[in-house]
Order: sequence, then structure tokens, then C-alpha cells
Amino acid sequence: MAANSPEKLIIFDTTLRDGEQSPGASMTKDEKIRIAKQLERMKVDVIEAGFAAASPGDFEAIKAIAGIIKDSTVCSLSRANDKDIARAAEALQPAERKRIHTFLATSPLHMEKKLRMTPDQVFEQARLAVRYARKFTDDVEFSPEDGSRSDMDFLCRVLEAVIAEGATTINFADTVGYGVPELYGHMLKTLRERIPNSDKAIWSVHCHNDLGMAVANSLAGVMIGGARQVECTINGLGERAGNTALEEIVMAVKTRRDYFNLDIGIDTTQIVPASKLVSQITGFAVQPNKSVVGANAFAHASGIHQDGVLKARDTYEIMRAEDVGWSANKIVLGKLSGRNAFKQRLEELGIALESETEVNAAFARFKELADRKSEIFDEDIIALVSDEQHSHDKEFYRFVSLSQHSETGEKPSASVVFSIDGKESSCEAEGNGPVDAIVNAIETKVASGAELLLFSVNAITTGTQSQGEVTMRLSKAGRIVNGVGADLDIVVASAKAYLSALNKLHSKSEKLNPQL
Ligand SMILES: CC(=O)SCCNC(=O)CCNC(=O)[C@H](O)C(C)(C)COP(=O)(O)OP(=O)(O)OC[C@H]1O[C@@H](n2cnc3c(N)ncnc32)[C@H](O)[C@@H]1OP(=O)(O)O
Ligand SMILES: CC(C)C(=O)C(=O)O
Repeated sequence: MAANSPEKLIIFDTTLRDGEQSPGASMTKDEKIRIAKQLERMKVDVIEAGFAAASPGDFEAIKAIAGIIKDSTVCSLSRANDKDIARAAEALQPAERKRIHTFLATSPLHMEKKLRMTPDQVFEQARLAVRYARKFTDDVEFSPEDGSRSDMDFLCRVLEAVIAEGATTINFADTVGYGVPELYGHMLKTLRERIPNSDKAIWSVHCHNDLGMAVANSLAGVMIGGARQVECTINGLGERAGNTALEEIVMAVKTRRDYFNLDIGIDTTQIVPASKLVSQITGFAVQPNKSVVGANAFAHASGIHQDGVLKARDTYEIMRAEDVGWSANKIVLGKLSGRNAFKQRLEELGIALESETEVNAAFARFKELADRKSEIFDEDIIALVSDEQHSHDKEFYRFVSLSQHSETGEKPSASVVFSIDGKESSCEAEGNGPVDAIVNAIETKVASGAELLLFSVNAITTGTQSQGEVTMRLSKAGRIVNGVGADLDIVVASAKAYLSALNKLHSKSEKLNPQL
């Protein structure tokens, strides 16, 4: 390679694994597949699809993703034991390119208090795990969990041994977000300098955001430490305060190529669609002032800035909104728009509907909405397409209609019509508020016994004509699910969200109410 020619920075997305570890962000198999397809469209190098040994559902999701994704490597996490590794290998079996990612904690605290193992036992188990994983694939990643709080001599010993066993990627984990950029970067540099076979592996960073430094730590790991893989998630989703945000890493390295001098394979125009999809599926709203993907990231409110931008955009913009997937909104969609304009917008948003029938159904819903709302924004389209895709998931409960009455000084009441396994049913109840009345009405029929953990309403666009997107998070018997519903009427959106969550809790083998 010519001197100074840029090296590649591998983007390893773990939205479907570490992202899913955010309390309340659990995803169904179909939701994971939709996100995985979007990640592939965005050209991420590695998709960590889940933790195969965690549950049969996660196993099935990884297997399905492994069978569908062709252009990215598909990865499963596994503990450092034969059972987890074999399960990961089995789930990844259909993948064209597969990676097993095994990990074991190396910090004194984790070894003694959590694993209850001696350093020598950890050393041996890490080696054996990598040796076993290599039987299934030649792409094996090892992470010393809580690496940034580990003893350097011990880390050198373990990492040299796992590289000798065939680990091809070493992921220096800042598991609890304890790192400080300069220190973290130098720890990585020291490891690479001290470990004799360090050049046989690609070095990676995986940083958590407990102190808000995940992106800074990751970039220090790249620049000071020489890491050539960054582990990250869409919108920075992840355990506790989250992970390194993919969109921030990618745009920092691209925008400041003069400094980083690294190549990235990401199609950045797919970033905003990915962000919206993940937010919509998990119910985790993106804050307006979030870098790159927040609604205000390219908005200018003050006169001097507006004047500058009108004269030359780069006075106040270091990136172009179109380059990260904010649409330039050339064509305004409304009730007079035709199928071609609608299809073109779907394409721009990175939404690939599988068949012409699906496009037609989505188009019909678009026309219905356009009759009620003068201008249809991208967010409306994402919401209606996502509703459309949900309706293909064989809904057991399906919203039909409702009427609701609220008057000052009176208890709100609601009657709801919805179908249960195709049979229409109506119910009514009172509540402490309109949404409470609706939930009570539905519960008179379903009797799910689920606990409502979260109820949130987001205006999808601006103004009083905006559709409301409601997320309801329900918990039952240890399972937590999110239901999302969108409508111009937020009470209807709430009923749809509640039924969508009930659908996720429902399964044929384990009915919510065996009487139904
Ligand atoms: C830093 C991270 O993000 S790591 C990934 C975290 N993600 C998850 O934990 C999500 C998926 N996890 C799960 O579904 C479950 O925890 C399972 C299926 C993996 C294990 O479930 P259980 O067998 O019931 O064990 P439980 O979760 O209670 O405890 C974890 C066990 O794994 C051990 N363990 C923890 N890390 C590792 C590791 N890397 N390698 C081997 N064993 C490990 C613990 O010491 C504990 O062992 P013990 O039961 O002998 O005390
Ligand atoms: C499994 C590892 C990489 C992890 O998620 C962490 O340490 O945070």
C-alpha cells in the first residue's frame, strides 16, 4: 500500500445486540430483520445480530438475518463457553460471511466478584473459547470485557494468547464508560506495542456512554491507539446510557478526513432513514438537538445564521443535510400525488417494500391520510409503511374504530371496536383519562394482565395537523414489548399502539387470555 494511502475503518453495528440491551428496546424477529436490511443498505461492514444463546427468539432472529443478509458479515455474541459458541455457530450457519464474537471479563473486579474465577482460569477459558470458535469460522472476535479497568500485564498475557489461538479481531471494551479519551487511546496503543503478535489481529473499540464520552473515546482509540474497527449503534442506543453513536463516528471521520485520513464504506444517505427506523421500532425518540440525526441538526433559527446560510451554506453547516439522508423535499406529497412520486419517495427513504401488492396497500393508506392532512412528510410515510408492514405480521388483535367522550367535570368514556383473530368485537369502559378509558375498554375483552410501563406521544411532524405517534411499553411475565401506533387522532393512535403491543405479547401457544 502506498505511504499515506487511507486505511479502512470497519464499522461494526451492534444495534441489534447491545442496542437491544437498552431497557425497553427489545425487538421482534421481524423488526430485527427490517433493521438488518437497512444496515446492509447503509453498507455497514459487520452486523452483530444478537446473542444466540440468550433466547430461542434471538437465535431465530440471528438465523433469519444470516440467511437474508449478503453484503455484510453477520455476527453473534457468545459467552466464553462451548455451549454458547456452538449455539452462535448454529444460528450463523446460513450466513455467507459469519463472525463469532466471544468475550470474557478481565478486570480484577469482574473476575473476582462476578465470574468468581482466578486470573489463570480466565486466561485458560479465553484461549479455549477462541480455539473452539475457530472450529466454526475463521472470523473470530474476542473482547476482554471491562478491558479499560483491567491490569495491563494481565491483558497483554490474555490477548497475546487469544491471538495465538486465532482471534482475528480484538475488541478493547470500555464496558462501563470509565475511559477518558487520551488514557483509553494510550492503553490501546500500549497493548498493540507490547503484544508481540498484535499485528495478526484487527483492533477494535467498544465504548459506552456513561460519562458522555463514548464517541470521543472511540475516536481516541482510533487515532492514538490504532484501532481499525469501531463498534457502534444507531442513535447511540445501548445498555444504560448507550453506546457510541454510529452516525457521529461516521460523519466525524468523513467530515474531518483531513485529520483522520481513513476510508469508510458507509452510504451516509441511509443514516437518517436508519435513525428513524430504529427510533420508530424501539419507541426511543431522538432528541431534536442530537448530532446528525436530530430534527434541529440542520435547522437555523437566528437571523445572523439564516443570513449566512442563505449567502453560503458552509458558513454554518459543516455537512450537507442531503448527505446524511435528510431529504431535500423536492416534491411535496399530498392527495394529488401519484404512485410514481410515492414510490420515488419510498426509494429515497431507503424503504424497500417487497411486492407491488405491498406498495399498492401502502399507497392506498397514503391517499387515505392525504385526504385528512394537506401535506405528507417523510415521517408520515415511514409511520404508515411501518403500520402496513405490521399488518402483515398476522395481527391477532386489529383496530377497527372507536368513539370517545370527554367533558370537563365528567369521567371520560370510550367504546372500541377491534377484531380478535378476525372476529369483530366491541367493548366500552370509563377511565381516568381518554387513553385510560380506551385501555380499560380493550382490557374488558382481552384481560391480558399486562403492566403499562411507558406511554409516550410524539408529534411526527410539526403543527396541529401532525400525526401523533404513540408508543406503549407493556410488560408481562418478564417480557417487555413496545407497541407503536400512528394517527392524526392521538386517541386512535393510542388504541393502535396498545393493540400492537398486545399482538407482540400474544402467541398462539401462550394466549393472553385462554378464554378467547
Ligand atoms: C457487557 C455485555 O454487554 S455482555 C452481554 C450482556 N448481554 C446479556 O446478558 C443478554 C443475554 N443474556 C442472557 O440471556 C442470559 O444472561 C444468559 C442466557 C446468557 C445466561 O443466563 P443464565 O444461565 O441464567 O445465567 P445468568 O444470566 O443468571 O448469569 C450469568 C452467568 O454467566 C457467567 N458469565 C458471565 N460472563 C461470561 C462469559 N463471558 N463467559 C462465560 N461465562 C460468563 C456468569 O459468571 C454467570 O455464571 P453463574 O451462573 O455460574 O454464576
Ligand atoms: C461484549 C462486550 C463487547 C460488551 O458489550 C461490553 O463490554 O460492553
